[in-house]
Amino acid sequence: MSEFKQLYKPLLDGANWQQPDQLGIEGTEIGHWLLEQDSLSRRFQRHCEAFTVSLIEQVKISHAALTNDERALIGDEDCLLRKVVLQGDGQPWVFARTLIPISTLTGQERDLEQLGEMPLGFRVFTDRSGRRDALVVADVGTDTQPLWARRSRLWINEKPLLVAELFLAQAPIYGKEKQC
Ligand SMILES: C=C(O[C@@H]1C=C(C(=O)O)C=C[C@H]1O)C(=O)O
Repeated sequence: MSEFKQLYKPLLDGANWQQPDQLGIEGTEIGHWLLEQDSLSRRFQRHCEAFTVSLIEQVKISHAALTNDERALIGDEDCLLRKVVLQGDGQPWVFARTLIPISTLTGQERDLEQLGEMPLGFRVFTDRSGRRDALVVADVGTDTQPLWARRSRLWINEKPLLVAELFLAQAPIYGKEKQC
């Protein structure tokens, strides 16, 4: 799994995030996936027999490592950095990198540190307070391989976290399967 980190982290780090309406994806199949406001994990679950999360890395990082953009969205704070690969029937579908400010890991949300291979989306979107905003998307594809990424802020009990997701080549968003 460490190859995912090496291969895909640079794509997320270098992504040119844009407002969805700047990319003309609204109303397209890709847009239908990238603009999903509810849990992506739940949606993926409907597209496979076995939906799994592999935890690649979870470490605390200093606020000094955040970009200005990230600071503006979740505050200038030390964070828990969680990296996972979401898989459908054993195929890698999404590489995700989540920043959880330490002040979000308080009260009931202390358990976010112990999620392990439980999908973050299940935890956030089963809470009545769970919601998503600040969604931006990036086209990180090449001439031969379309690849899309998105970044959004999640809120739980009015506490933020920031999720960046890279949709890998085998993800159902690229139209190899019927949508639902
Ligand atoms: C944010 C969601 O959770 C998914 C699960 C993640 C995890 O377990 O770390 C990370 C990103 C998401 O793609 C979601 O389901 O919408």
